[in-house]
Amino acid sequence: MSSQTLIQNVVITPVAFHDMPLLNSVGVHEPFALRSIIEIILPNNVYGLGESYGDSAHLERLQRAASKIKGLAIHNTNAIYRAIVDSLASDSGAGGDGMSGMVTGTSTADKVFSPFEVACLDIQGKLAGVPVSDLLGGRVRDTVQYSAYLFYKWAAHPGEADDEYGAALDPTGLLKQAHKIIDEYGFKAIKLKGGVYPPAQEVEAIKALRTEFPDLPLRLDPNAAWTVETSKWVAKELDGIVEYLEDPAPGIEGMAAVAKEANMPLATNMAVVSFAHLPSSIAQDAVQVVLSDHHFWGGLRKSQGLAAICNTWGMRLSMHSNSHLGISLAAMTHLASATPNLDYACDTHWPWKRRDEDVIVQGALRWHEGGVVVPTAAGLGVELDREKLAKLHQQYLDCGITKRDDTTYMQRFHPEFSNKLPRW
Ligand SMILES: O=C([O-])C(=O)C[C@H](O)[C@@H](O)C(=O)[O-]
Ligand SMILES: [Mg+2]
Repeated sequence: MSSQTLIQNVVITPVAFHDMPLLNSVGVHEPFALRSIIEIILPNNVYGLGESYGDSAHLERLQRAASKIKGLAIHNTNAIYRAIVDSLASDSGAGGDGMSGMVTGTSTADKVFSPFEVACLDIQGKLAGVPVSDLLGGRVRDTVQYSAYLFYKWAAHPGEADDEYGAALDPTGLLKQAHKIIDEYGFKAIKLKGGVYPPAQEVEAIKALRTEFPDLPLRLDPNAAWTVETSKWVAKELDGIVEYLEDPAPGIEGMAAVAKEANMPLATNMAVVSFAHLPSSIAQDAVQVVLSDHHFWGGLRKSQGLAAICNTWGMRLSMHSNSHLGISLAAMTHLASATPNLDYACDTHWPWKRRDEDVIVQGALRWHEGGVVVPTAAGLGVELDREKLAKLHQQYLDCGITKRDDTTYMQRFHPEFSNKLPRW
């Protein structure tokens, strides 16, 4: 093994980028979203990139892991995983991870390992002169489709001028938002983030979207805001209208009870979020679509392991996202391009960030008719823009947010708000 492929240094930079006041079942997005940018550096200065959550507890774990993987070979991700598990030996897994309590029960080791694995694959691709999709088996599609991810939202963060999307608090506002996003990106599927208003209002919104966009597949995701009974009612109302219903009720048992009566597939990024959840979910046929997310399923290769399990057990695959930057979008795109059964349009929060706010050199990721063209340059195909990285790091230091907390931010303006779920 060449000493040139041993990890010499790891740099983790927390960054913050502007986010819009998007509503969900636990509150509202704060003015800034946090991320961590991971660089793994070899002795010859070749570097690989990863991106992950930016909450302080997660950052601390990333730093601890980073100190344990120096000197390991970038091709030996099994050894890197073991070192990371060791670094977490006395860690209870407590503290925020960047999902504001919406996604719980993920594997801490898989979350911490993920950006390091992506950075190793980026370097491996660079050294071999092939894109990451080739390391994952080769791309089966040249463009990865994403969905128009609609949110109920305020016109602006309190005290600020209206943002470019303005308010979406009813079907009219959502239709306007859908047109703007679809005109700009060409998306061919629509997801509505629900769990904000009483279910009948959200059903009405989906029906309005169906009338306005008769040919586009639709999805509704209330993030477990409904009881089993309410979920069954919604499932009847939206029978034949949505391609899947995402996390209507909490937990594997709740989803299983809804699935018994719902005619459409049920999807999840809440009930089944780690390998440990799969046996019981499969035994009960609780979910029919797993929303993979390499950030918490342990990286790109483990996500492909999940894909194989889904294939074996007759479940389909889609992809979940949180607010993210370009390194994550590149990784998501390579993964989906090389995973044949990840064939629903993937989720992305991309349209909600400012176009020019990123840490990568612009131009590497190209949107085309609702999808991202899979980069063919070596590695992930994206490079760091160090000036922008420094700017977003300064923004992190200045913004005063160290942990995503949609609930507390909502309560600042609506003290009566409770994040207790299910709500209806
Ligand atoms: O599909 C999902 O559940 C999500 O995308 C979770 C996210 O945290 C979303 O609800 C958000 O950003 O508000
Ligand atoms: Mg979801």
